[in-house]
Amino acid sequence: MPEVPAPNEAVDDPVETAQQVLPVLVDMPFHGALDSTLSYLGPALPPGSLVRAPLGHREVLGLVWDAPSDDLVAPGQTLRALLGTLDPLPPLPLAWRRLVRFAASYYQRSLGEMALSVLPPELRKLDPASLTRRLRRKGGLGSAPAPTDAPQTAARPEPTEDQAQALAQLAALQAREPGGTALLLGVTGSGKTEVYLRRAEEALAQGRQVLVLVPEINLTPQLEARLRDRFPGRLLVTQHSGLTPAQRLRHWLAAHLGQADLVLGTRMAVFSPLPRLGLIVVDEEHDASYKQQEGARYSARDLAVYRGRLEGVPVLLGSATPSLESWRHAQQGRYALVPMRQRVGQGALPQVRLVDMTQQPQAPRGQEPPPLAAPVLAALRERLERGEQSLLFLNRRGFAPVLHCPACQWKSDCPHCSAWRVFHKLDRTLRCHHCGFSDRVPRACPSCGNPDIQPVGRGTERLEEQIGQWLPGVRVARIDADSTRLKGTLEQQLSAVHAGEVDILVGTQMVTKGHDFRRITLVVAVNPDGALFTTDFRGPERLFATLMQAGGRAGRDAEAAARSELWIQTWNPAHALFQSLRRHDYESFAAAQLAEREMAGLPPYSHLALLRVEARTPEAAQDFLALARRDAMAWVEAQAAEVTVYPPVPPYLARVAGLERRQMLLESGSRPALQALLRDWLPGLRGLRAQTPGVARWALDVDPLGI
Ligand SMILES: Nc1ncnc2c1ncn2[C@@H]1O[C@H](COP(=O)(O)OP(=O)(O)OP(=O)(O)O)[C@@H](O)[C@H]1O
Ligand SMILES: [Zn+2]
Repeated sequence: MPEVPAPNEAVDDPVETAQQVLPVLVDMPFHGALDSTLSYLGPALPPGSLVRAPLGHREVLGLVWDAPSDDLVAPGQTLRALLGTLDPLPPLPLAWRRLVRFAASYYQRSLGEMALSVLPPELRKLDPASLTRRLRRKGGLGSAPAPTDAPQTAARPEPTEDQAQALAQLAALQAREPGGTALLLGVTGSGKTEVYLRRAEEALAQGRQVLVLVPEINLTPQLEARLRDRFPGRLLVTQHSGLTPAQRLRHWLAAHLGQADLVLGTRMAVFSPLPRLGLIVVDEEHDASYKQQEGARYSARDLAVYRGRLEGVPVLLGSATPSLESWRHAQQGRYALVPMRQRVGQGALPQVRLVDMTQQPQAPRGQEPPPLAAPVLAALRERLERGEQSLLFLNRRGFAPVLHCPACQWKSDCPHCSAWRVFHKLDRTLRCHHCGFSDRVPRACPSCGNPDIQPVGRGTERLEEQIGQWLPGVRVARIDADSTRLKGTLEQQLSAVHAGEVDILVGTQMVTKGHDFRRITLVVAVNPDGALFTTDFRGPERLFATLMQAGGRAGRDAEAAARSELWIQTWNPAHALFQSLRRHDYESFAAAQLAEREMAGLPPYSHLALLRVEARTPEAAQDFLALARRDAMAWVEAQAAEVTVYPPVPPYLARVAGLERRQMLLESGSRPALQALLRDWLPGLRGLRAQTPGVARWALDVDPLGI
């Protein structure tokens, strides 16, 4: 275990050292040209050093940057002196700075914003003295368990044939191309985690650090437990938004100082400085959570691949349903494809059964059809009799998505958004899931006074209630963003499921991810059709991944695998997506999707950037984008570049929280051409905003996920 570097006593040294001009980054989003630094006077400090700098009347955290070639001081400019240096800390390494530089330029943010926004916020509060105290404090790593002296590895299972083959392939790849990326295509329950663990073990044995990225850490506490179990003598720290600022800083310091052996985190963790990095794992690489949706909109998966190449460290992307981007890279040989097609213990994948809802008996006039078709109910009863568990997947929380008055046609719309407010029966509220606006459910129709207003459609709350009515005595648990709002409740509910205290689990997408449920033999997708027909071209890709993942929760115990089933209630049973799903055939689905994308010139066959704007009026939003489009088209013409600048359109939700939204898509077959346009075009957009005062904010999203 490397020692904590001794605090640099020079901080307190009263002897003046020669002052130098230093280029320093501070957190200023739109400061002049995109990558300019500010110049300060200070002691000779290497790039990557953290400093305290005066900025206007404030004192801020700054980062000494690599000196640009041109002069740092304009003629006649007087420089301010730095206020202190955090030099008990080693400078952020070159590899980290190069990663940040790439991310800033690729995602079109200022260097200062990019660099400072990925550091733990708590660093901003530290002066050199308190930092030194923190580093000296024994056991200063808080919630992280102290590592023992002798690193050890707990008992581990013999690899299956698939795992052994995958491991051999990965070792060969690493020998051939140390910074290469491998795509581990493993069906659900094939034991991908075991492959991660074995690879991690190898890197740790060589004295290296391991970075493991997961989409959402709180949803899958199991992976953290498995890592801790397997490597009891190693220090594992986490990086995610659920940590307190102090914890996040402690964990970050442990990574940066080389004390932590394993860093497990969400997308932000891709920026952890790791002096001994030896392996990067990205679990469920297709998951949309890897894309940051505000500020610097980076893709942690894509940055992980870049970082691996940069640092000569292998990157392992794992999924049962890879993103089509990664899949195409694998097809082209840019990523090594490592398949695992068998479940552990030769367990079968669940049998997929399509329930044709058009063939179900009609509900009596004026009544809503029951949420579950008769054969599905029968399958549920069968599980109950056998003492097995079932999972009902419905991706809609609340009781009903809308309340409706049959007399005057009033609907529970949100006054601030172009959306309905959802009826939550438990706390009797109407809640907008977009802006949060919420109030009590009215006793009668607010428009005509009719006391008989009715819920339309069904969310998880209502499904839970109805299951209880149909199958009296059944033990139902519901897991969604509402039922798990309180800290610790998700863990409690999950352990109740694992302990067999629940017969039927009702849940949103939250329960489809990564859980290793052992007693579930039936999964029902209650109403998945909506996602077939969204305006977003990635809708089918997401639905396929979600259903495969949901189905993957069934039959994980090899003994029960043969009778495990995934039932899908659909009005479109002939849809090609369901036909591929029936055969668990990701590859045929991917091939069909890629053919469609290629025809339509969509990613991964083209590259996209989306300019989004929010304004107080539709006209202001439109005007801003019209001006932006004019400038972009002028550039395209002048450069004779192959970039298409589409006309502005309203997104699916055109109004949120009282602001009008519009967006404009730029598309090109050439990534460099699109990047060149963005680089030249963006600075002008700041000026355009001054011309359109109704604009509240705008943002550029490179490689957008939802359009
Ligand atoms: N070599 C092995 N021998 C015995 N059991 C194993 C082996 N490898 C994995 N398992 C067990 O098989 C189960 C499934 O493994 P794991 O959770 O890693 O699958 P996965 O591929 O990550 O699945 P998913 O994509 O559904 O999350 C786990 O309970 C794990 O402990
Ligand atoms: Zn709203």
